[in-house]
Amino acid sequence: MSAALTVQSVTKTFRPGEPRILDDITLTADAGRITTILGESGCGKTTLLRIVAGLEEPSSGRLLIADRDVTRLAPVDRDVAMVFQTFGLYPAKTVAKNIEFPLKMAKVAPAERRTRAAEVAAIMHIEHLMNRLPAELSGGQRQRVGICRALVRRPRLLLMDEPLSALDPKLRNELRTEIVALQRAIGSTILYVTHDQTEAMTMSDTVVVMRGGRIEQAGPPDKVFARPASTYVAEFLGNMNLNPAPDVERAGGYAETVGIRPEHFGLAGTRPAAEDDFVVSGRLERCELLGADRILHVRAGEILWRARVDADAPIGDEITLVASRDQVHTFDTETGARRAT
Ligand SMILES: Nc1ncnc2c1ncn2[C@@H]1O[C@H](COP(=O)(O)OP(=O)(O)OP(=O)(O)O)[C@@H](O)[C@H]1O
Repeated sequence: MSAALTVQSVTKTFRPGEPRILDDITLTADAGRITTILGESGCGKTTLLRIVAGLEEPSSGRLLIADRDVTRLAPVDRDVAMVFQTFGLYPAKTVAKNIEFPLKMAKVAPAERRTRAAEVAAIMHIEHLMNRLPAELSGGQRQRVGICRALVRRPRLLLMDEPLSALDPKLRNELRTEIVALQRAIGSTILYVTHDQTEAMTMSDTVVVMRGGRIEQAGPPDKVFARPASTYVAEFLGNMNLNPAPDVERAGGYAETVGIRPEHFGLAGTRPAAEDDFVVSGRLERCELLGADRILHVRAGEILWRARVDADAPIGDEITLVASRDQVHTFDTETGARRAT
């Protein structure tokens, strides 16, 4: 697969002597795919996106867009478009004129501008709003217009910085699906920044987990979820019980941490058992109803385990939880790094 974007050893320091905001970032975004940068607030996601867009200079490192070195090129010469969290529409222009604007700047003939604007508007379900002004739209509709405007020029690379974070959960859900549909229809490459793990899981072909200016792990979301490289990733993408491994107690503390996702636990006796199953027993301390299922909080001495099951039990009951061995992860307690398994 060809890379639409290659980031090579990019670092960024805003002020001399201060720590690096980005520390040796290397990644590729595959052509025609969605690559998501996932990380907590302040980890450097937006700075990285702004460097790719050319709005910020890297302190060192290189950027290639479709194998062309763009490190020193102005934003307009990079063939990228960007969608921000806030909408940034022209208030005095209709939806149609807003969407057509980048094509007008590129001197595309009026008839073709209209056809192409109508095309993207149809995919984003806003064709009936073409004659309205931005002030006459809801937040979700405005963001749809913003996305159409960014994509209408068919940029080689579309950068999206938390485009859905200002919207309510239901709209976010809808727009997630529509962005993926639009991307598949147009075939653009998207670099998408978010701190929302659901967005990263559902939309990306590749997810890049950032932490404190560094890449913690990158790969297809299902692979990262199934084999998190560290305790940090394990907890950031989904949930995971992280407890001292019971059988490797050493002088001076526990060398290993064992990780099991709550949904990978079952109640003993409700599933076929295997000899090497991971088994813990404890007292039911709390039961959280989620809807279809529950989180049981089971205490074994100092240690608390959470299990996501569709069963109920009285508080105080003795519960035995079982997980199959291939769902048990081990990490180095000190560094948090995954042990080779
Ligand atoms: N122009 C700047 N000058 C100095 N420091 C900056 C500048 N821009 C960003 N920073 C710092 O760089 C760090 C990373 O910021 P950045 O906006 O890239 O993080 P982020 O992961 O996108 O966070 P958020 O999700 O909150 O937007 C922060 O500590 C921020 O204060």
